[in-house]
Amino acid sequence: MAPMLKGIVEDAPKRAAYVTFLAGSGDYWKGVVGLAKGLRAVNSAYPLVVAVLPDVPEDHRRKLLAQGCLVREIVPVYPPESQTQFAMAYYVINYSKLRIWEFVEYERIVYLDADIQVFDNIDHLFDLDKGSFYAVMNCFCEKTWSHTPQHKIGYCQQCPDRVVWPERELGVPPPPLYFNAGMFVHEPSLATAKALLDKLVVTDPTPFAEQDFLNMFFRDVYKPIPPVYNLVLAMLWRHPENVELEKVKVVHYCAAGSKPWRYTGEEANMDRDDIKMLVKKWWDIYNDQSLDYNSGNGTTDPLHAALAEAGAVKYFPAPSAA
Ligand SMILES: O=c1ccn([C@@H]2O[C@H](COP(=O)(O)OP(=O)(O)O[C@H]3O[C@H](CO)[C@H](O)[C@H](O)[C@H]3O)[C@@H](O)[C@H]2O)c(=O)[nH]1
Ligand SMILES: O[C@H]1[C@H](O)[C@@H](O)[C@H](O)[C@@H](O)[C@H]1O
Ligand SMILES: [Mn+2]
Repeated sequence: MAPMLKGIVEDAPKRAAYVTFLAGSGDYWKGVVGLAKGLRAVNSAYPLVVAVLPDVPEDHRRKLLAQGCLVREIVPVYPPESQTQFAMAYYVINYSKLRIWEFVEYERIVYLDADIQVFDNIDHLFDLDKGSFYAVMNCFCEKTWSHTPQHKIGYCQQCPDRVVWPERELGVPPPPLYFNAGMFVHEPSLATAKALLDKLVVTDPTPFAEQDFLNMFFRDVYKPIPPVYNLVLAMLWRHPENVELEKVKVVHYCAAGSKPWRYTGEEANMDRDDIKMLVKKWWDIYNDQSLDYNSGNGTTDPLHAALAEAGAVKYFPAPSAA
C-alpha cells in the first residue's frame, strides 16, 4: 500500500457501533430513547443502531430516528418448532437478537438491551482485543434461576466460596462461567451469523433463550469484564460486597418491576433507596430535553449521520454550545 494511503487507512476511526434491539408495539421504545439520550449524555463517539423486528410500528421507529438512532429492520429468527408453542413470542423476540451478527458494516459492536442505561462513557470497550466474547458474569440467586441445579444447591459464581460446589458428591465440575446477555462486546461476521443460526436449528430452546444459547456457543472464548459494565440489579441485594455503586457505568434494569418506565415500587426489593435512586437517574436522562437529538447540545448533522450509517466514520457529537 502507498505510504500515505496506509497511514490514512490505519488511522481511520473504527467502524463500530452500539447496538440495541426492539420488538413489538409495547413500551420498550422508551428504553431505547432513554439509552440514546444516555449515550449522548456521556459523549459517546459511536452511533446507536436499533435492530427492529417488523412488528415495531412506524410511529415508534420515527421516535427513534428523531433521537438520532440508526434503525435497521431485521428478519425474525424462529426457534425449532418442538416444545415452543406456549412461549413462541418470547423465543422469537429473544433469538432474533442473533441477527446483529449480520451487521458487518461494523467491525465491532457493543450490544446493550433496551432496559439498560449508561452513566459513564464506555467507548474504550471498542478497543478490547478481538477474538473474545466480553460480557459480565450473571448471578444465580434470584428465583428466575430456580430451575437450575446451582440455584437448588445455593451455589453462585459471584461468591463461589459461600456454598462450595459439591464436585465429589455430584461427580461434575461447577458450571462454566455464565454471562448476562443484556450487554456484550463482539464482532459481527457473516460466518459467525451463519454458525449461530445453524446451531440454533439443532438446539432445543431453554428458559433463558438466546442468553443460554450464547453462553453455550461462546463458552471457550468468553472473557468476563467487571460488573460495572452491566449491573444486574439483583447484585445489590444478593452480592452487595461485589458492587461499588458509585463506580457503576452501566445499569441493567432487569429485576422484576425495575423497568423505569413501568416502575411502581410495589414488587419485591423495589422500595430500596438504591433502586429508587437508579430509577430516578434514568428518568432524569429521559426527561432532559437538552439531550434530545438536534437540541443544539451534542448533536450530529445529517452528513455525519449518513456517514456513520454507512460505517464510514466515527460519530463525533458536536461540542456543547454551553
Ligand atoms: O417486548 C419486548 C421484549 C423485549 N425486547 C427487547 O429484548 C430485550 C430483552 O428483554 P428484557 O430486557 O425484558 O429481559 P431481561 O433483561 O430479563 O433479559 C435477559 O434474559 C432474557 C431471557 O430470559 C434474554 O436472554 C435477554 O436477552 C436477557 O438480557 C429488551 O431489553 C429489549 O431490547 C423488546 O424490544 N420488546
Ligand atoms: O437475563 C436474565 C434476566 O435478566 C433475569 O431477570 C435475571 O433474573 C437473570 O439472572 C438473568 O440471567
Ligand atoms: Mn434486559
